Amino acid sequence: MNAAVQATKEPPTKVSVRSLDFYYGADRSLKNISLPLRTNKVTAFIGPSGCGKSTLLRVLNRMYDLYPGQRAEGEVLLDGENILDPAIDLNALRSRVGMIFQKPTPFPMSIYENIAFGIRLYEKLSRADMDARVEGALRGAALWDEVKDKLHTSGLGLSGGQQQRLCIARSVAVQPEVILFDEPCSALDPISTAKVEELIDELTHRYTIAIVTHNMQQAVRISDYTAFMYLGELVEFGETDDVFNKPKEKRTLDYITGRFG
Ligand SMILES: Nc1ncnc2c1ncn2[C@@H]1O[C@H](COP(=O)(O)OP(=O)(O)OP(=O)(O)O)[C@@H](O)[C@H]1O
Repeated sequence: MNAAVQATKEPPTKVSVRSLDFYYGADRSLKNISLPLRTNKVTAFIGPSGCGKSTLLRVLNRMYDLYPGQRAEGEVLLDGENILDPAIDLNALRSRVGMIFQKPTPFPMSIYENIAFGIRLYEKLSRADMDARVEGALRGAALWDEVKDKLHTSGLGLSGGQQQRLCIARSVAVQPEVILFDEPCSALDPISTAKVEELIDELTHRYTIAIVTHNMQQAVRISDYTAFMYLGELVEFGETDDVFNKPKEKRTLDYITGRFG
């Protein structure tokens, strides 16, 4: 299809997963997955436990590389460049593709340092520039007003929901292009969940987002596109409204209506 015609139909693609297989040792946990992550859109990965959602997310910033015996085959193109290429600079990749985990994981250091630490890995900033960047990241994560008077106290002293927003601030601070969320609200109460969801909605103006969630309502509320996975395969991918209101596959219908999973 002519690129100009395509552009009028769909937003551009930031990440293109092509024929991806993933192995834990000899076990193939992802089978021939192909899907796009559209630029500045939220894509939700849903499916029953063990279907490969987290595995797929962990491929998108080569997180699996930290573990021996795990390997991916196929292509994952970030702005057209294959990030599965062994020659790729992993530090640079992870500064472009940030990740937020299920449990908040602040470092055992001050709120300020939680953010400054990551920035220092990539850039040398003056004190004033660092202060501004830390403030900007905390504002970007809707946390500034709650912590501005205690920046030098421990990040571990914050509530679970605040800690999760601190982790989001830490990710945003290094100015990524893509942010991956692995069930970011599963350890949070409903009010903190609502704040994180609002934040994801805000972040989508600037970042391309992928989120793993078990919560169907959450997928409907916050995502533009949904990928339904089952037993390591991608069963259905499309606009979230379509996947939830008129799924093409019976397995998708059964899952979203609670008949299995
Ligand atoms: N470290 C590992 N070593 C071996 N197999 C693994 C490992 N992590 C995951 N798997 C297997 O890979 C498959 C996909 O797991 P994954 O965690 O990606 O699923 P998921 O859809 O995210 O599940 P959940 O919703 O329960 O988090 C499962 O069969 C799982 O047992």
